[in-house]
Amino acid sequence: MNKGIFFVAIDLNRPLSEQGPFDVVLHKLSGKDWCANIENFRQKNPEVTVLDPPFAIEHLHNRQSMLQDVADLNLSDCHGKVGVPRQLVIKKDPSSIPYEVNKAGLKLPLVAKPLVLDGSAKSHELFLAYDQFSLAELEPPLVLQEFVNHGGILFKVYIVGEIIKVVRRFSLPNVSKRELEKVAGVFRFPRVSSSAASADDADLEPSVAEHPPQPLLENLARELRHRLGLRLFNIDMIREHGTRDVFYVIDINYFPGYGKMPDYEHIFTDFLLSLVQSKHKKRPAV
Ligand SMILES: Nc1ncnc2c1ncn2[C@@H]1O[C@H](COP(=O)(O)OP(=O)(O)OP(=O)(O)O)[C@@H](O)[C@H]1O
Ligand SMILES: [Mg+2]
Repeated sequence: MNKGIFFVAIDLNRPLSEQGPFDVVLHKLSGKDWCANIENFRQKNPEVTVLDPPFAIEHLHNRQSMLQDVADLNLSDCHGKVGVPRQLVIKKDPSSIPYEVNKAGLKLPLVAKPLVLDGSAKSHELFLAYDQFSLAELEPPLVLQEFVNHGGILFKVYIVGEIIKVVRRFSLPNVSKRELEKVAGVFRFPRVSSSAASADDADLEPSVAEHPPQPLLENLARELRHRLGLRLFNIDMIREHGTRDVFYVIDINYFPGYGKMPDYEHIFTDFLLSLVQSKHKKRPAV
């Protein structure tokens, strides 16, 4: 590889259509051993910059470890609170679910998500459960997460190095107490966030539409960049309905579909240029 060409450690488990222009370089490195392949490549080509280490990307392929760093943060300052919904991991034995849910005191409804994200459509099959007994029909390993009413709007927070961009997307509507009393069962729901049109221009209630406060996002992004050891990712965040400043992170994705991030061409160019500059600065003068 020529000097000065960067390669970006992209997430090879996501469809190429959702990735950026760099996949050309890494497309050959696929399959189960992608982590080892990149490590190998890095050792043989020490001049190549690996933006994000494969082991840090792997951390996001498990829905439990993915949110652990946010849970540990306990971010609550004057700009609002950020946490993760209460959740429970079920590794095996689905018949134990009703008991485990009661024991953990989780409130219904619950979102059931496959624990491991392996790039398959199945690992994105999500269910909404109105009672804990129906959950015994599902196949562990699973994460059971409290559903947080959020007015049907989700904030996608894109991170590219130091840059943060937020867009609104439509999400699942609130579940009312009445609905919860009347309905039982477990229902599969479609992949709302990836298919949903942007909600940036929709006519929304201001209390739902208002973006999370910038200082809060800056704090969160700085901490996560540091703790996850990643520079290219996105955070899916919701605001608890009826509050102004209580937020939950429900998902973190590596190298998301940046095509939907406004101004991505400039942001990426600036990001790559800043890497070139910092690499040159670090070189000893001759
Ligand atoms: N705890 C929750 N409370 C409320 N809504 C939720 C919760 N978890 C997930 N959702 C809804 O389900 C959608 C998908 O959830 P999540 O992002 O965790 O799964 P995913 O498999 O990564 O899906 P995608 O690839 O579409 O992002 C969210 O965008 C949101 O609309
Ligand atoms: Mg998601």
